Amino acid sequence: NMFKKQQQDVFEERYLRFISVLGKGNFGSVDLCRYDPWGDNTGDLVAVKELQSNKQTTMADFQREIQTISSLHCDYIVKYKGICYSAGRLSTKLVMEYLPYGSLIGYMEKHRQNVCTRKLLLFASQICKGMEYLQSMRYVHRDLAARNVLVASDTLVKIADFGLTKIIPVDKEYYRVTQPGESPIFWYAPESISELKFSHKSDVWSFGIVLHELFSYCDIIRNPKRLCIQKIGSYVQSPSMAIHLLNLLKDNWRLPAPPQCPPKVHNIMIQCWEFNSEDRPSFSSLQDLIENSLLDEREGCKG
Ligand SMILES: CCCn1cc(-c2nc(Nc3ccc(C(=O)NC)cc3)nc3[nH]ccc23)cn1
Repeated sequence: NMFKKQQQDVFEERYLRFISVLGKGNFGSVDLCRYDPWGDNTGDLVAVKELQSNKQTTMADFQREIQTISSLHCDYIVKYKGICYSAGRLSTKLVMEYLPYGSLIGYMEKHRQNVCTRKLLLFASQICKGMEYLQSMRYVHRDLAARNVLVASDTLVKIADFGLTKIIPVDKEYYRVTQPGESPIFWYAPESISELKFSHKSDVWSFGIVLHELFSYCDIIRNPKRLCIQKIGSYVQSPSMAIHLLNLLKDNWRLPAPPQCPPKVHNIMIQCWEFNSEDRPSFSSLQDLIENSLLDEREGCKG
């Protein structure tokens, strides 16, 4: 019943023991904690997200994020464990499963040597499956990027941040935001830059950028933001940066293929980056394109 479900979800703050900071963002911070009611260190390690005082996201946004993540049940999306009402219920904390291998970016830096093309495609197909599931729930992520993908094991990655996720209204194909906020424009589809329109097809554009990040091994010198700024010119300041980027995309400039990237994989990125949203593949057809590229990769993986 409803009460029982809620009961499992509530973590008591007094048993939540802070260990370290796992990540920070414009939302607040994610901490590693041990939930240890017995006080003997036998409790579980959990990842706890809390709103920071400098918060750019409001409490309402955070509540919506909690609502979102608690409604998602997918192997390729980080699991919701519950909530913790903080002192005097001033702020709620979101408790999630702890993914020991950390961010995809950190993982690539550390394990680049034994991550072969097949493994990159395995990670890509898992992110694609997570996005396919999200779409089936009528959610638009709006912030799909390697920085928001975490590594659960050497063979499993999960989508890990739903701070900007919105539900598409039933009578519409897209979600229009009011204020741009901290926009990661280098991951944005053209219609998101120019009209703040977000849809499953704008998530597909971002997926193409994530594919580029994967096949660049999340290398900071090949980071989408850096490559775009190199092209535009670092003297350009932020508001007109968006206009410059939009014009580049209109002139059919796209991120260059990463070094040693298989042509078939670069071709998938190019399809994700079709200017007109309806010309982009769906996540289900992306799944087939990725599987098809996997078949071409005979070379065995060490890992
Ligand atoms: C995505 C942006 C917000 N964010 C979420 C998390 C997060 N991290 C981790 N594990 C993690 C992280 C870092 C490291 C590390 O070694 N770092 C040097 C090791 C393990 N598990 C998580 N479960 C749910 C969220 C979450 C971190 N930042």
